[in-house]
Amino acid sequence: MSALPEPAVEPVLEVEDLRVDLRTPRGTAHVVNGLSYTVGPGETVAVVGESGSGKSVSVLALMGLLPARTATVTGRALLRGEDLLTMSPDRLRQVRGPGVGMVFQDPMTSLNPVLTVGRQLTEGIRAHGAVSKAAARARAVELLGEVGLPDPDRAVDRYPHELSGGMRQRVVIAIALANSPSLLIADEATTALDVTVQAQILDLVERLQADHGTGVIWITHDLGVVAGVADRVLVMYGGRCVEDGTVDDVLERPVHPYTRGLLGALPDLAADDGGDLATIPGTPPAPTDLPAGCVFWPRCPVRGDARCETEQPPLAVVGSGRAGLPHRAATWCAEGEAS
Ligand SMILES: Nc1ncnc2c1ncn2[C@@H]1O[C@H](COP(=O)(O)OP(=O)(O)OP(=O)(O)O)[C@@H](O)[C@H]1O
Repeated sequence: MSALPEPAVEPVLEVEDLRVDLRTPRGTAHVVNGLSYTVGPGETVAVVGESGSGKSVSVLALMGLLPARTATVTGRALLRGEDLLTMSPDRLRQVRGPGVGMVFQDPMTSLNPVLTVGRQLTEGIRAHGAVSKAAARARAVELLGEVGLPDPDRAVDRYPHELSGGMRQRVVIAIALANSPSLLIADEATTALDVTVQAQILDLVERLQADHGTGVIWITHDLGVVAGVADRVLVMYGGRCVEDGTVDDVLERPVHPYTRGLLGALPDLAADDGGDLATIPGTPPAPTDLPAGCVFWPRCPVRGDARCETEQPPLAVVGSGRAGLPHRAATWCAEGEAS
């Protein structure tokens, strides 16, 4: 791997050689295979890639949310210098909430069905600071208004099943943002929301980033969201980062044949909906049976190098990028022109 310039400020999150193996009836699934990246203060890193490329597992691993009996996680994941992967379960519980906010696609996995929305919000607010009950409730109502929930004064006393799916998701987002976390992990967080509400949430997250320097990992299939919110993009395939760089570099000057395939049917990014990633012929590799060599070669339309099938290409700098941030790709067959 080529040497990278020293980052100017200390990252919020520094992931180094993250690997996740899952024990399955069909053998060991190598789901994340040496992922390294950083998220700076106030920075948004979008993680894209087809279904099954390891995006969700890679963030669940960071937060200790994979089943301990079947998952083996190695590497380092420093949250403001403290390694999440070696933290005690107690410390990790303390860190979630004030340190890391998480929003997953299905709000019911995060909400407690037997507690009111207000109770769930105020518990989070009060657990991490000396706040009176009344002040926490007022803050909860304010947050619900900020995420665009109609009638927040009344919504605060409702149970999750009394709300629509989109409203529940906004409650989860409010909980994740309640303590102004250092890091926000959003996994298809706004996919189910309509465009207006989505825009409102994206604005809210941007404000949080400006005010508190929150770093954001945004996992999405929606290129409109990537183009709209990301500073940098990380493209995953077969549990590896195959290309990363600034949003302009990756979306406008992709060099990896996989990224170029994903963006193949690139719609007009200025259009409101942005569109989803394109479909590439063939199927992704099974994590129990990853190919030798370049992880993409069985589906690659290029295969232009003798090493493709035998030697794994390193993630190497392919251009310095317009913003001076490196543009990297792991391929023997770089195409197009990097910046
Ligand atoms: N608990 C588990 N046990 C075994 N395999 C799993 C488990 N969770 C995920 N996997 C496998 O790990 C791989 C990566 O899954 P992951 O959910 O991280 O993909 P993803 O990129 O987030 O996909 P999507 O975009 O569909 O959410 C898949 O092959 C999936 O089947």
